[in-house]
Amino acid sequence: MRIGVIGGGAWGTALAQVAASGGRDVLLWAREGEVVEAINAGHQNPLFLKDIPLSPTIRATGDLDELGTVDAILVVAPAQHVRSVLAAAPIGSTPLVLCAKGIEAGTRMLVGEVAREICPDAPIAVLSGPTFAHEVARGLPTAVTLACEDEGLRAALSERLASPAFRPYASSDVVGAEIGGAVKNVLAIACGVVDGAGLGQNARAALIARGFAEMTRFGLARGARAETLAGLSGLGDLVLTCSSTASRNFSLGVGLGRGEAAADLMADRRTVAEGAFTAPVLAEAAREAGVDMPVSEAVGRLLRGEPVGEVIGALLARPLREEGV
Ligand SMILES: NC(=O)c1ccc[n+]([C@@H]2O[C@H](COP(=O)([O-])OP(=O)(O)OC[C@H]3O[C@@H](n4cnc5c(N)ncnc54)[C@H](O)[C@@H]3O)[C@@H](O)[C@H]2O)c1
Ligand SMILES: O=P(O)(O)OC[C@H](O)CO
Repeated sequence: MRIGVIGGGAWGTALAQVAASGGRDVLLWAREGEVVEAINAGHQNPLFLKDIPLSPTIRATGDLDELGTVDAILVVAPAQHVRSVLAAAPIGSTPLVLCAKGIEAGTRMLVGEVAREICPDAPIAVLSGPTFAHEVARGLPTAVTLACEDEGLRAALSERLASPAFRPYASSDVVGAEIGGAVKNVLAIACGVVDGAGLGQNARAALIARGFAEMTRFGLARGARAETLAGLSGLGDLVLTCSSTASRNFSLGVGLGRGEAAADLMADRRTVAEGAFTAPVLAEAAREAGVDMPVSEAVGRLLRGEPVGEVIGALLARPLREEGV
């Protein structure tokens, strides 16, 4: 199975490295000419994944048409750009493995729904989980959820991508795998706010637990299975990104918690903090589904520029309630 990758950011590059293990050929499409050149000439990606030597069997291209020759494509563009890159690529019936974590603004579609609309003949899988790109690219042990309704394709993709350091766990719950990854980014911002505002470790643990309850409420309302949300792509990724400044979403939250303006924190950034785009559309989708998501709503208010003290105060002043989902 010859693998192509759409997206030469940190995660696309790390996944190309995974797919190239054992010296297999991989074709990676990158938007930036300097990334294409650096990968082909020097086997590195200094823009998005500095100081990590890449496999020489990864070849980069700036021409999406070249992906017409591969057997499966890992789609690793940011969620808000998946529609435009898929529309421009020669997908046909080539299987797509969706690796972006987010919900499309405007349409409120999960990335899988976008892919089905643009590429109706392509089988869809989702790869998601606790995966800092720089660790994966260095070959440190990592486990992910690989979700696909087609059992045969799921097995073939798992086998193709697996190595002792990269363990896909198979699932048929595509929606569940997507929702965990999209919602955890918003909750990671919230945990960063706790850190930046100096609210302590108890508050962070409370946010992870209550955030997981709201991820579960939303997921169940959208047809996800509870065990998927409690697995690698949900709780696993939530724990990772709510605990580390290596998370771009957590780091954005730290700035918000210190009272810095969202616009300043987002200005001129080359890398993506998906939660900032997902938070407003998640709040809309939750309201539409009749699901209460107070933590995600609070993140949306902070991103709109409301004062951090007021937003935290309102969250803590909510009526007491029973525990549970
Ligand atoms: N970095 C990680 O550790 C990691 C791990 C798992 C999942 N992800 C997810 O992977 C996706 C990609 O993130 P990343 O970390 O690889 O990106 P990145 O932050 O490293 O780089 C930004 C990417 O956005 C692309 N981009 C910017 N504008 C674009 C446009 N108009 N059209 C198409 N592409 C555009 C750039 O080319 C680049 O590939 C995100 O959904 C992210 O949540 C990231
Ligand atoms: O840096 P973040 O916050 O985008 O997180 C990266 C991955 O999603 C972690 O699994």
